[in-house]
Amino acid sequence: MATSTLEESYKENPQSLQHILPIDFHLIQEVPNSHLWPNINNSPINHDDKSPNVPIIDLLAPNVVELIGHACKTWGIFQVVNHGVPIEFFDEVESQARRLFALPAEQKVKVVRSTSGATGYGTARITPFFSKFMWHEGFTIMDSPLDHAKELWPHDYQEFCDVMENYQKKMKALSFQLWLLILNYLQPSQEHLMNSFEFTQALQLNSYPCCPNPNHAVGLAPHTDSLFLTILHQTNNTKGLQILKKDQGWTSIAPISNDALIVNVGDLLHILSNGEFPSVYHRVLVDQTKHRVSLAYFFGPQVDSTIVPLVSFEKNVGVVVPKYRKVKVKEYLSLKAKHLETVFSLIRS
Ligand SMILES: C=C1C[C@]23C[C@@]1(O)CC[C@H]2[C@@]12CCC[C@@](C)(C(=O)O1)[C@H]2[C@@H]3C(=O)O
Ligand SMILES: O=C(O)CCC(=O)C(=O)O
Ligand SMILES: [Fe+2]
Repeated sequence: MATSTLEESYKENPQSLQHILPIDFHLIQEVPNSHLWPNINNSPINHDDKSPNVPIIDLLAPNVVELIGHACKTWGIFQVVNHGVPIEFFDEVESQARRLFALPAEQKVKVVRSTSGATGYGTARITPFFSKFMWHEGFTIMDSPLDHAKELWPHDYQEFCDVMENYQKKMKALSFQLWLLILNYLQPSQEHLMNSFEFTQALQLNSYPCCPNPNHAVGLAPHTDSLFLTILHQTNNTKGLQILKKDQGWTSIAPISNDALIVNVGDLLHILSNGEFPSVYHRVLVDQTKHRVSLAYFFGPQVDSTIVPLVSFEKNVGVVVPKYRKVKVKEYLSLKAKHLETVFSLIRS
């Protein structure tokens, strides 16, 4: 039986073009009303705030399984060092991403995500759920960006494709390594799980142009990521990412170095771990003078897979009941496309 793809699963929930097409940020001197957020919840933004103690994990540490398990449980997000991806890779992807976002709006529109599509240029998929637009433009790649790159640079598309494909390969290998460590923590005795999924991936290039009024604009509105894991690179040491931390409110996650990567738990890992690893609620703020670019790599199960909470035995607790019913990945994505914030309540068991 042929398996479906993320692309096919998005077709069932088309979006309107008005929610996909970003404005032309190059031309803007003042934030228009459509992008003006009255209340950002901690304005004025304090850019000098200290980063919280998000765990920093050395992937070569002997107790890496425990470290990752603990970080996923308590934070849902951590930074990794010694991940083996050379810093040049990030620089190359960043420079190709900046090359794309620097194109005039008339060019970028040529590769705009279609109303029923998954890849290409456009706003974040969560845009229709908010009454204001975000100070953001993105470009989503799933495997090869060849068709879009040819449209943008008919005589000079190869380098963009090579860099993006290579980066996805590196991130896939790293994600798989993290995935095995996570499974090892969750269910050390069930080795069959190691081979029980096929995977899907997406690379999202995010651009947050300089914003004339950063205290009343939002780069990415609060959300959780949907798949198992996201690996994020914040280029050029520019912060902007915040997580919502119980008792501390919105807290910035500053890059610790240009080759550190941020890993965060997504909804499908939340469900698989029966809520033991909560998916982290996060958002992005913007800056008046820095054009921030980030690279987000999403790793998850193939859309025909079924996710069942792993509850046979939970560490230190004993037998526990599943908090969520089993759900097919495509059903979950479809529910989230319609309900966003309330989706977990719809799959409670
Ligand atoms: C696989 C994916 C995750 C994502 C939707 C996408 O198809 C590609 C873009 C991703 C992104 C990036 C910005 C935030 C987010 C919620 C969105 O609207 O698009 C995530 C999606 C997600 O994790 O659900
Ligand atoms: O740009 C960032 O720091 C975060 C991006 C993000 O949350 C996403 O792409 O889902
Ligand atoms: Fe995200």
